[in-house]
Amino acid sequence: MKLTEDQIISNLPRIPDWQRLDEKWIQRKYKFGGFPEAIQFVNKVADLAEEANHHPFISIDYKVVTLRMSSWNAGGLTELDFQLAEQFDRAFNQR
Ligand SMILES: C[C@H](O)[C@H](O)[C@H]1CNC2=NC(N)=NC(=O)C2=N1
Repeated sequence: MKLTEDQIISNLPRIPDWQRLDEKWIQRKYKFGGFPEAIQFVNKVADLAEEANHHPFISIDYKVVTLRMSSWNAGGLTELDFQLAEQFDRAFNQR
């Protein structure tokens, strides 16, 4: 279910390194020491996304991986977007 604006604002502190792009999108850039590390992270993201059946837009620019989340089914941000963002951050921190 799509979150209200108030719900979005109160959930943003869960993912302090993510940026609110607009009404429907949150984004984070992850920087790595090299391309192989970036790809390893993308593979982990892919596993988590597939497990949850919730998939980020992924862009890979050499050592920088950008993830963008939204729930197009719901037409905006949902709890699942925040849950996945937290899981991606955890995977990044546990490398
Ligand atoms: C049919 C399938 O369940 C949907 O397309 C899922 C797949 N992954 C998804 N991922 C994201 N981020 N948002 C969605 O709305 C979404 N919908």
